[in-house]
Amino acid sequence: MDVAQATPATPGRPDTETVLRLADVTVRFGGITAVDAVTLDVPRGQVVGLIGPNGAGKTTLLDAISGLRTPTEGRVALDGADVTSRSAAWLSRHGVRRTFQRHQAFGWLSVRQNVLVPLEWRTRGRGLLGDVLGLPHRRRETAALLERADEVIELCGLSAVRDVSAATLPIGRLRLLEFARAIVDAPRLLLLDEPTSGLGPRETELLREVLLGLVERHELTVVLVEHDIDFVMGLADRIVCLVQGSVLADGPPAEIRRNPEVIAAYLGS
Ligand SMILES: Nc1ncnc2c1ncn2[C@@H]1O[C@H](COP(=O)(O)OP(=O)(O)OP(=O)(O)O)[C@@H](O)[C@H]1O
Repeated sequence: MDVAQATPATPGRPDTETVLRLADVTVRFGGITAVDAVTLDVPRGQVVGLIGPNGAGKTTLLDAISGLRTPTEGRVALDGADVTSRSAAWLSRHGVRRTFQRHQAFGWLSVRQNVLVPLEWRTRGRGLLGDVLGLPHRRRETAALLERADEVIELCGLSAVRDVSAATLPIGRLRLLEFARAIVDAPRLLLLDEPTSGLGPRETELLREVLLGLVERHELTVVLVEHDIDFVMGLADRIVCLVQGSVLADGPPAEIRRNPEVIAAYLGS
């Protein structure tokens, strides 16, 4: 599906513009500095793989970008606007979408209803989900959005379980559902936290293909935290290695794989 065509994230902006800018972002938990003065620019259409050992600060950095945590110091800018103190809800409404290490699907809703949630949120007050749930006279005006939801469901290999309650799905399908929900309304910035965790080999391959397809069409700007090194190296344009909250290395995947400091701190021989 052409997500960008359906709802352009940032109409009229050239591909080279910086979507995300982190300037000296620091997050402390009491005496622990989880993220230590991280400075990073992510241009539109780029996939940045964020790697590093357990406890390096990767998830905390995603939290700071997505508004779940306000940085102790430093600034976060989205398309040039300072969003450092914006809430997660505000950022989500403005196109920053996030998946989590633990899935966040609504168990009592079907797969389709889950995918419709962001569209409902976006069309605030129009009652899209209510239409789907039981108000037939309003269904016609929501047909395009339903079609978009179904396209994404198909893209993510979930058509067979479209009307199944999310609570009954195995973990791999739940992760794919969360991913479907994150991409359904053309995110301006997509933050993925260990998206292959819980996926079987076929599901991992499906996710890789879907992401590659979206990325190749320049539909997504992504920050991807991932421990599956082959997955992240195969997808990312650029790898940033965090160690103890700081950027140890930042460069193309092939260069990072050979970097002796990254090998010593994380990749191993
Ligand atoms: N809510 C919190 N309160 C206190 N310390 C925290 C909190 N969240 C994270 N930390 C600490 O911050 C540091 C960074 O944690 P974070 O989860 O961001 O690392 P990570 O790189 O995502 O690790 P992993 O790969 O294991 O998910 C760790 O030392 C962690 O214990």
